[in-house]
Amino acid sequence: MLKKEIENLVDKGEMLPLMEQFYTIQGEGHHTGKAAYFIRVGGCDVGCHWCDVKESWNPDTHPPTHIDEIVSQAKSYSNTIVITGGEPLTWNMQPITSALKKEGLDIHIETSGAYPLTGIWDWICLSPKKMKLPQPEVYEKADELKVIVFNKHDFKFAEEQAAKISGNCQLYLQPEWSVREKMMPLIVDYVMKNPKWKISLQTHKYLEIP
Ligand SMILES: C[S@@+](CC[C@H](N)C(=O)[O-])C[C@H]1O[C@@H](n2cnc3c(N)ncnc32)[C@H](O)[C@@H]1O
Ligand SMILES: Nc1nc2[nH]cc(C(=O)O)c2c(=O)[nH]1
Ligand code: SF4
Ligand SMILES: [Mg+2]
Repeated sequence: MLKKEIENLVDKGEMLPLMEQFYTIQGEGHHTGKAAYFIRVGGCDVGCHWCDVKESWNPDTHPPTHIDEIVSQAKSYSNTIVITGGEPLTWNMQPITSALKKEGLDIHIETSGAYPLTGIWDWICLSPKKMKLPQPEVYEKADELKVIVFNKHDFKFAEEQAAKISGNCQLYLQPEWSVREKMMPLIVDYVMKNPKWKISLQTHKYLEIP
């Protein structure tokens, strides 16, 4: 296929720069413990210094892959699909989510919300970042707000973000992995004093699974 044709299909969301896809257990947030098929789409310019998948950032290092190919793999593994990245909302998510919906699958997204919300979602996990705050419609539609706690200032940021979401959104504080031992006691204390929050741990890292 010509480079121009591929670029055109990527623009429309018919092809996506695919970093990896894998069947595992959702390790974080509300659906922790649930078997799910992960689709990791490359491309992110948010720039979190502690990001645990920096290899995802440059979309040019991930092959443009037709969504039909991604969906046919996904449906053979699980009824629950998690689209993550990179930042999936960098791309038009309408085509891939409608194709997954046609197969009757439950579709979840892991997003910073930094770009406009495209696609059809059964579950939206919003993990806001200070450098590029979420778009208003992502705050409205989020089912879960998962704030990463790297230092003590992040509790204030978490409350500011919680003030922007809709009523029945679940609230999670998740320690940044490299400082988990230092931050966990503060998070435990915070959640006991502010029980609208729950703790989310990256359980897949403790389990040493993908
Ligand atoms: C790699 S991101 C990809 C999806 C999207 N770009 C986002 O940030 O939500 C997936 C999840 O991992 C979280 N995350 C990334 N690096 C982390 C780290 N070092 N410690 C804890 N959580 C991390 C993100 O905040 C997000 O909730
Ligand atoms: N097991 C597992 N659960 C996860 N939940 C969110 C992840 C992500 O990187 O988006 C992730 C991941 O990479 N692995
Ligand atoms: S927004 Fe997500 S993928 Fe992008 S740098 Fe931050 S954690 Fe990594
Ligand atoms: Mg991860």
